[in-house]
Amino acid sequence: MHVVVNAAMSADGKLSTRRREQVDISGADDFRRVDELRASVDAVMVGVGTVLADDPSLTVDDPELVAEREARGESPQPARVVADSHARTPPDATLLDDAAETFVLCAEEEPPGHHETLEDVGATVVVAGENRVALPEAFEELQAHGVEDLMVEGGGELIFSLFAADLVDDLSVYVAPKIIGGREAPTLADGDGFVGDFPELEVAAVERLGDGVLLEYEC
Ligand SMILES: NC(=O)c1ccc[n+]([C@@H]2O[C@H](COP(=O)([O-])OP(=O)(O)OC[C@H]3O[C@@H](n4cnc5c(N)ncnc54)[C@H](O)[C@@H]3O)[C@@H](O)[C@H]2O)c1
Ligand SMILES: Nc1nc(=O)c(N)c(NC[C@H](O)[C@H](O)[C@H](O)COP(=O)(O)O)[nH]1
Repeated sequence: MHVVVNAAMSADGKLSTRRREQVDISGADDFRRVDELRASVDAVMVGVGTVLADDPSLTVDDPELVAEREARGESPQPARVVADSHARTPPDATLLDDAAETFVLCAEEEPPGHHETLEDVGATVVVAGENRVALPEAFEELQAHGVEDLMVEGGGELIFSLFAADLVDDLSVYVAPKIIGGREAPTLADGDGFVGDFPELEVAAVERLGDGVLLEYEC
């Protein structure tokens, strides 16, 4: 499976405010790039922290991009994936609607009945790991469901875990010309953090995009 992490961050590395409110960091040009990237993959993934904060749809907006997917014999929309150890995704979450297939990655330990609740609203529950989703195992299951190209949008907890598991192939980051600040604000990679043996990236491209800069890395 090919995994690309895509995010937008402020010049000081924040993915949103200390209140975890959704804030437009991308400009119009980068939102367009994100829509095109979503249209090019088999599935788009976030952590449940993003679901609870933003209630994202994770769908392709541009009808022409949707039509191009169908012309290629693909589903109109990429699938959606949520890393959600304890099945906290609200049953009425937007990304559980019927716009696209949705996989919810859960751990074995979860409140009884939550898997069924999610399955009742059409989600495919993938169980991997005991207390936290075992990403390598969960990704193998996603591959078995036909996911070969996966885009991960965040947030910082999930992105760190992917690097810690050496599961990231490419990273693209749009850097906006603004400062958000806040010692508690989410950053591109949160979690426990590395204290050595840091993942080394190779700069693949640097380009001006709108008012900001797009950085692309091979991992
Ligand atoms: N600017 C951007 O590009 C962007 C993109 C996505 C999210 N965000 C922002 O990030 C914030 C949410 O990020 P976050 O870090 O709080 O949450 P997150 O979206 O990274 O979700 C983390 C949660 O996912 C679950 N999880 C299950 N298995 C996991 C695993 N193996 N590794 C890690 N997590 C696992 C855990 O419950 C964990 O708390 C929101 O404010 C959102 O707006 C910004
Ligand atoms: N690329 C990007 N730029 C941003 O400025 C921003 N705030 C996000 N945040 C990513 C997160 O996944 C959002 O919640 C969805 O991008 C919401 O958008 P949709 O409803 O999915 O279209 N992502």
